[in-house]
Order: sequence, then C-alpha cells, then structure tokens
Amino acid sequence: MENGAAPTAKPVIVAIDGPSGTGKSSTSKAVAAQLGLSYLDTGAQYRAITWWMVTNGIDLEDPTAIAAVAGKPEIVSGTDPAAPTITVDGVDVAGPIRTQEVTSKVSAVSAVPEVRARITELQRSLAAGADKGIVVEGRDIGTTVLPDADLKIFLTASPEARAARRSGELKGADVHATREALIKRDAADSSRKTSPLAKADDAVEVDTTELTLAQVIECVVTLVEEKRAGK
Ligand SMILES: Nc1ncnc2c1ncn2[C@@H]1O[C@H](COP(=O)(O)OP(=O)(O)O)[C@@H](O)[C@H]1O
Ligand SMILES: Nc1ccn([C@H]2C[C@H](O)[C@@H](COP(=O)(O)OP(=O)(O)O)O2)c(=O)n1
Repeated sequence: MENGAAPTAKPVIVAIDGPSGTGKSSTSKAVAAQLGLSYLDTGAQYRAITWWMVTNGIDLEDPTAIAAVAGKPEIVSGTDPAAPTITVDGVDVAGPIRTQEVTSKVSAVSAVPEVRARITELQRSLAAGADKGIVVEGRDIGTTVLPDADLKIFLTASPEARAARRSGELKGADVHATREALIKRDAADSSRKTSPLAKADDAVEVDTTELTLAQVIECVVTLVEEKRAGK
C-alpha cells in the first residue's frame, strides 16, 4: 500500500434463498450483524405490499387489479440487522405483516409480475447502496434479483423440521396444520411463472434439518470469509 492506509474492503453481496422455515431470516440477520453488513428481508417487502392491498380492499383473486395498483404504496426497509424495519407510506407494519391473513395471501400477490418488478427494483437499489455489503434473503435473490452476488446460499430442511420451528413461533399452533400450510405456500411460490423459488446453479445448498442455528450461522460466516479471502 502506498500511503499505509488500510485497504477498503469491496462490498460483499450475499444471497440467501430457500423455502419457509429453513432459517433464512435468523441466519441472515446474525451473519450480517457478525460481519458488519446490511440485511434485507425481502419476504417482509412482499408481506408489506400484501398488507397494503388487504387494507385497501383490493380483490386479491384478480391479478389485473393487483397489477394496476402495484406502484402505489411506498415501501421502505431499514437494513440494520440489529433493528430491521419496514414501513408502508410511513406506517410501521412490522407487526401487521405477520398475521395469518397476510401469510395466506402473500403468495398470490407476489406472483404478479408488476409486483415483482417493483419490489425487485427496490431490492437492487438497496443492495447497490450498501457500502460494506449486504445479506439479502428471499426466494429469487440468487436467480433473479442479484445474479452476480458474491456468494449464494440455498437453505433447505425437512417439512417436519420446518413445521416444528414455525409452530414453535406461533404459540399453540398445530404442527400438522402448520406443515400443510407451509407445503402449500412453497408449492405456490415454486410454481409461479415469474421468478419462482429456486436454487441458483451456483448456490451452495445447506440442509439445516440436523443443524443448530448456531451451526448454520458459522457455516455461512465461514463461506463469506473464504470468498473474501479469494478462496
Ligand atoms: N437450524 C435451526 N434449528 C432450529 N431452529 C431454527 C434453525 N434455524 C432457524 N430456526 C428457528 O426456526 C424459526 C424459523 O426461522 P426463520 O429464520 O424465520 O426461517 P425463514 O426465514 O427461512 O422462514 C425461528 O424461530 C428460528 O429461530
Ligand atoms: N424474494 C422473495 C421473498 C418472498 N416472497 C414471497 C413468497 C413468500 O411466501 C412470501 C413471504 O416470505 P417470507 O420470507 O416472509 O416467508 P416466511 O418467513 O418463510 O414465512 O413472500 C417472494 O415471492 N420472493
């Protein structure tokens, strides 16, 4: 180095995809916090636009009606992994986007190409503005949103493990019903025409069924560090 200044690390872009309950959010948040990166939960953005459509009485059985208003709500994501935020037209919707109603409708809304185009643009601009880099988690990050990501991870886990994790979160939820709902949502997300849930060819697949969350975090942190070291 000519003037003895520390080299500025190139921003690192990490894409983490996979079905529901595989540990994407918990892993991404912890990896980003540990490595000083930004964090983006893209599912929260699709939930936020769905919440807005439900609140405004849009007919969610009609993709044309959804497409016509896809550009209306202003969705803002805060990308600090220690305190991620999500607002719609200035309203904090972190709580309301997790209701059963939104969860049951989000696949229909997120299948509409105009919705995906809008949200994808937001995601790319947040990733481009992350000075130190970002961990972005979702369903189509490695395949469509950030195909040039430095590292792509695809998390999987058995439906039983995923349902047990999810029903642990939703107090008193029936594991069988949770399992059926997860399978149904994954099938809808995987079979839509526009950027379905899929593993990118160059993604590293990590089956988390038998791993603790700490083990998954350690695995991903190691993979990021190896990438940064040029291995
Ligand atoms: N490897 C793991 N072992 C056990 N529980 C886990 C593991 N990974 C995540 N969890 C738990 O499972 C639940 C769902 O994880 P989450 O990160 O929200 O998954 P996703 O974002 O893929 O839907 C959370 O309560 C989380 O703490
Ligand atoms: N990149 C993404 C992220 C989420 N979605 C859609 C499909 C998912 O069922 C919903 C909700 O995603 P979210 O990650 O919040 O779902 P879970 O945490 O797994 O319950 O959004 C998407 O289509 N593309």
